[in-house]
Amino acid sequence: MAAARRVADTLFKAPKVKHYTLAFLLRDNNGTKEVLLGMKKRGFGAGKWNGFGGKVEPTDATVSDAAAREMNEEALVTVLGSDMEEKGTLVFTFTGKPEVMHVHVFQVRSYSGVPSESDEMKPQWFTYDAIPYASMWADDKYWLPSLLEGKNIVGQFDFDADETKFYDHVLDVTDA
Ligand SMILES: Nc1[nH]c(=O)nc2c1ncn2[C@H]1C[C@H](O)[C@@H](COP(=O)(O)OP(=O)(O)OP(=O)(O)O)O1
Repeated sequence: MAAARRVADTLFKAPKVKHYTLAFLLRDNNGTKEVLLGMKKRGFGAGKWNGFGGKVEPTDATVSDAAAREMNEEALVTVLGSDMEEKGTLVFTFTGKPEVMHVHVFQVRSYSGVPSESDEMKPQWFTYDAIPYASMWADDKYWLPSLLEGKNIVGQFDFDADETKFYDHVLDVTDA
């Protein structure tokens, strides 16, 4: 559990930690497993495919509720916080930025409605063999395959100031 210790130390030492959610909606489409990703239209990570999420707000009762709220806002589906399954933690640091991102990662299978384009995200279902890693954050190909296999993850990725590549990382993958 080397990554978990490193993550704990990073969070302990960081002058400022901001909490975010990142959630993946999963479905079985006539026997084919698919994951919903969204093309981020604005803000941090614009132009990349990603899971759905954002900052945890003081008005969110729980981090799971925050994850559900963000998915509802960004993919225009109805998801309950109680259906969010916690899958792990990712910590991102950026050279020259004292603030550390603490990302709470979830998966969810239970939802109602049809995913639709919002101001922030354009959603699309992807089969597991067609995930667009080249158009995602550089770290995603390191941990998303394990997540889609049902594993839990804990990791830290230390990015350069320009946010395009990381110079160091640790990752623990464990059976759920
Ligand atoms: N390196 C990375 N790899 C990744 O897969 N997701 C990342 C990432 N760095 C950040 N994210 C995710 C976490 C979170 O879901 C999102 C960033 O949140 P946003 O900038 O969308 O939050 P905001 O608070 O601006 O959004 P709202 O709360 O919707 O206004 O990007």
